[in-house]
Amino acid sequence: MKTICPIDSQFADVISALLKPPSPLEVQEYFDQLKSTRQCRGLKVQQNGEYGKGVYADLDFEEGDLVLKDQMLVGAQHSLNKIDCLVCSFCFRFIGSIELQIGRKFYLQDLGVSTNNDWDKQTFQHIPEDCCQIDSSDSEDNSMAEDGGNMGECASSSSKDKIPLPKEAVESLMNGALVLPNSKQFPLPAVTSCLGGCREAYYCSKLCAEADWDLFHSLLCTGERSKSLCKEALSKFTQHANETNDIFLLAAKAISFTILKYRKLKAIHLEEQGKYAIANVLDNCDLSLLLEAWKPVSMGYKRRWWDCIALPDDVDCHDEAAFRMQIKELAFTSLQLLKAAIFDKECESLFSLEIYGHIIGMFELNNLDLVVASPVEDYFLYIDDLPYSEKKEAEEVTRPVLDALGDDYSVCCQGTAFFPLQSCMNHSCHPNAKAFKREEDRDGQATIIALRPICKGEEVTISYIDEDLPFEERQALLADYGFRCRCPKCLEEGP
Ligand SMILES: C[S@@+](CC[C@H](N)C(=O)[O-])C[C@H]1O[C@@H](n2cnc3c(N)ncnc32)[C@H](O)[C@@H]1O
Repeated sequence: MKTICPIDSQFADVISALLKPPSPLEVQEYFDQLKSTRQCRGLKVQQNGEYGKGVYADLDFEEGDLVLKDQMLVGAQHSLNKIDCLVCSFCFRFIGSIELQIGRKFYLQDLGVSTNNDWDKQTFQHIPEDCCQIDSSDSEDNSMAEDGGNMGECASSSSKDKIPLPKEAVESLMNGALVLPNSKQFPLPAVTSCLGGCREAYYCSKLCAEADWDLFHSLLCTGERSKSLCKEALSKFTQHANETNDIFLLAAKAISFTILKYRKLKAIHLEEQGKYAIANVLDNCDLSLLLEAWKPVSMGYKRRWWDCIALPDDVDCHDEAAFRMQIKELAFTSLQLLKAAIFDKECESLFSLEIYGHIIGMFELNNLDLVVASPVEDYFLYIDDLPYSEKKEAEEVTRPVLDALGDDYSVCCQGTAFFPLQSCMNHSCHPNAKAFKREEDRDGQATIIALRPICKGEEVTISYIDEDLPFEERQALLADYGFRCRCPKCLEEGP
């Protein structure tokens, strides 16, 4: 495949240093340190001869035990899901109030966002600030599937026979004038605005707003305090990602994270060296600092996106080369838009197509579905369960709202995320653990639970697919991850 990105050849040495697989010792040290920051007892990450890294039990687990709660390195809510759920842009907790969640969704639907797929940030900038109850004060697909748990079902009309709420009712829900019965039993954190002044990212607390700003958002914000080179270019990049593949948004976060970390490390380094060194090192990339900043990404298993993506059913195998070239060109277009928005001379190698392709490939091969259950669903289930007379009284107010929502009352927060420790877990069609959100897991962290007793020393495996599917279908789905499964179940069922 021909080269289309000049940075690939200009920075070939730096790129190969960035993409060099970490040594077993580096892996061990990195994950030992990471484990100390997670709810994770008795696990170790080890190089597994056949499949790269794997996660092993370091003590015995019982069925149902929590094996791991992993924080994401990067994650994003799916674009269209942003209409349904207002969540913290950093930890993905639902925010605002039950009324705001519902009112905002109707408001955006009225603007035609979901009906004509006409998604863009402008739509969100039209939300009147006083309708949003914004508290800016100091107050507090190819992804592996995550089970959301069984949230039950609530009687509601189907999407087809939704009865729209009057405009005034929508406004009252948004500005707090209409308080739904018993909604106070489902309190949500107040909405905190973005530190950069954009009206696209919202948070559950100042802590999350600051963490997001420091790690990613200061470069990717379109507000007046953004550190991006060109906000217009940033908007174009986001629009392109929303229209093509929102995994590009995650790749932008990974690059932004590395640049910001590099700048911090460089500032510390310069301070340590003393002022006289500044003239010599300014604008020169310090490779050891770049490698340090890149380390969290370097640890993920990765291949180039256009090489590892499985050939879709509707593409003839004779057209495979053309298909892969198309994917590569799509990534290049996205990368050029990102480069115009957040380019950094010292980190130029990060804007090579080779690096961009590997970051996207890493997400394709490792990401887990991001799922957070909706408090709006909980609220309507609660009303449904009230004693008859209380329920009847409450439903005089809630029934029109539920009728307007239709089946949409239960939409949960959905997205995709890369979890450093969970992503080291290999697949089995007879897994001993699974990603499963319990009642108390109300944010974007990944929760891994033991499906059966796991003995010390045993590998912890999850299933990347529905393991109850027939053998051939399982293998076809696993082709997306670049391997044929040879677990005991597949060896028994295979030809
Ligand atoms: C999510 S990562 C798992 C961790 C990975 N082994 C590593 O080194 O980081 C997924 C990749 O691991 C490998 N893998 C996972 N389970 C496997 C299995 N049962 N058989 C063969 N390869 C597997 C495949 O290369 C797959 O694309």
